[in-house]
Amino acid sequence: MKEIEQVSIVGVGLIGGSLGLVFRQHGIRVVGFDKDAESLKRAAALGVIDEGIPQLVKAVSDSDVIIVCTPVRTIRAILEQLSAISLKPGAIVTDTGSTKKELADFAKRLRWQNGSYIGAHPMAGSHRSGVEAATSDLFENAYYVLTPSKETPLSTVEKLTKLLKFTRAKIVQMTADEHDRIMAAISHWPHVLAAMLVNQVGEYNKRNGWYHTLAAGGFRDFTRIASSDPKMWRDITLTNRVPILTMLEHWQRELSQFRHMLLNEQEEDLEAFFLGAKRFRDQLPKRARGSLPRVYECYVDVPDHPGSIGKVATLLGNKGISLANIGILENREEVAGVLRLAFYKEADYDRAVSVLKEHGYPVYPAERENGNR
Ligand SMILES: NC(=O)C1=CN([C@@H]2O[C@H](COP(=O)(O)OP(=O)(O)OC[C@H]3O[C@@H](n4cnc5c(N)ncnc54)[C@H](O)[C@@H]3O)[C@@H](O)[C@H]2O)C=CC1
Ligand SMILES: O=C(O)C(=O)Cc1ccc(O)cc1
Repeated sequence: MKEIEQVSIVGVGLIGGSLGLVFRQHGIRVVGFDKDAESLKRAAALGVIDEGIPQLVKAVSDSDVIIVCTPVRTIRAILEQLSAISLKPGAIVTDTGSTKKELADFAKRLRWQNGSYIGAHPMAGSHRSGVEAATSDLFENAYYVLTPSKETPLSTVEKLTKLLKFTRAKIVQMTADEHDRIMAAISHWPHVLAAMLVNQVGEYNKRNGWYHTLAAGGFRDFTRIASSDPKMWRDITLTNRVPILTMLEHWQRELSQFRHMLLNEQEEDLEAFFLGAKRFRDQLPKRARGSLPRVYECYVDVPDHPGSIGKVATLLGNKGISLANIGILENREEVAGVLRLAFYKEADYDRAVSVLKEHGYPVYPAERENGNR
């Protein structure tokens, strides 16, 4: 008999759905629960779960591992409910929440009937949400952080690690405290900054529409994450307040230093400031996968008339080539129309390029760090 025969996913959205796909591919039965009946139906229809059960108790009581994948502040309430249920002996309860310390403290105070809790966070995702965005390779090569407490039995960590290895993520461990401090710096604060900048430009745009029209390149790269789910980010910031406030204070110091350099036209200091940032940025590990999903991108010139995008999408769809994204590139005035196509799989990218070329479309690879070779 297999050690893990059944997994329950509570909250079958982007992350829960992606985990469901992975486990099903490895012959593990996946039961889903979601407060939204429609999401549960769609998850079953998409083959993300084997069965959707609309009662929490029934959905979890026969499972070896229960993974709570709802928004962070909802995880608390669900852990509380799970702690009162007579789970399968030895069952492991884990979650995918982006913040860990508050949950760890909360879970410690609960009186678990049976089963043990261990916090975890897959460091992969996207600004998209919902089960339709789920993919089985979302976690490949990303970090999956486990935050066991001192009381977590080693056997629990080992059993969960064994299961999560199916995601092909790199499983690492740290304390919930350390996790939240690091996430504040590399994930939560950047989301706040992106949202602030977009809101600032949005205000200017109310008086002058050129801001919107010309916003491309660096602005789009820097602010992509501002398109993430607002409720999710409300919960993340509220559950990691102290480390985020620390970031804010440090940032205020950075801002006043920069202000000083600029006001005083300190050429050399300004250059050193940008050089320091460039050096650190250039040394970041090139992500095969990470918190940004890997995409293979290319540009396609298309005639500038209605229906051009549809034609390209249909052409690829008819060949069974899956697109991750398709969009019009603005501010490329030298060409009639340019589409940016993104693919999650290299094989889809390669096939798309040759199909499009066969049909006479000029195609250019996008030289992007986040994917293309
Ligand atoms: N989106 C991302 O890139 C990442 C998200 N996370 C974390 O994973 C969790 C899930 O995020 P996503 O999958 O992106 O969200 P999502 O919005 O795609 O899915 C959440 C699902 O939970 C369901 N849900 C909400 N409240 C519920 C409740 N009380 N009971 C049962 N189901 C409920 C929703 O109906 C939805 O189907 C969050 O805690 C998030 O912080 C972690 C890593 C990456
Ligand atoms: O889209 C992105 O770049 C993200 O930042 C995705 C993400 C969101 C939340 C997490 O806890 C981890 C990763």
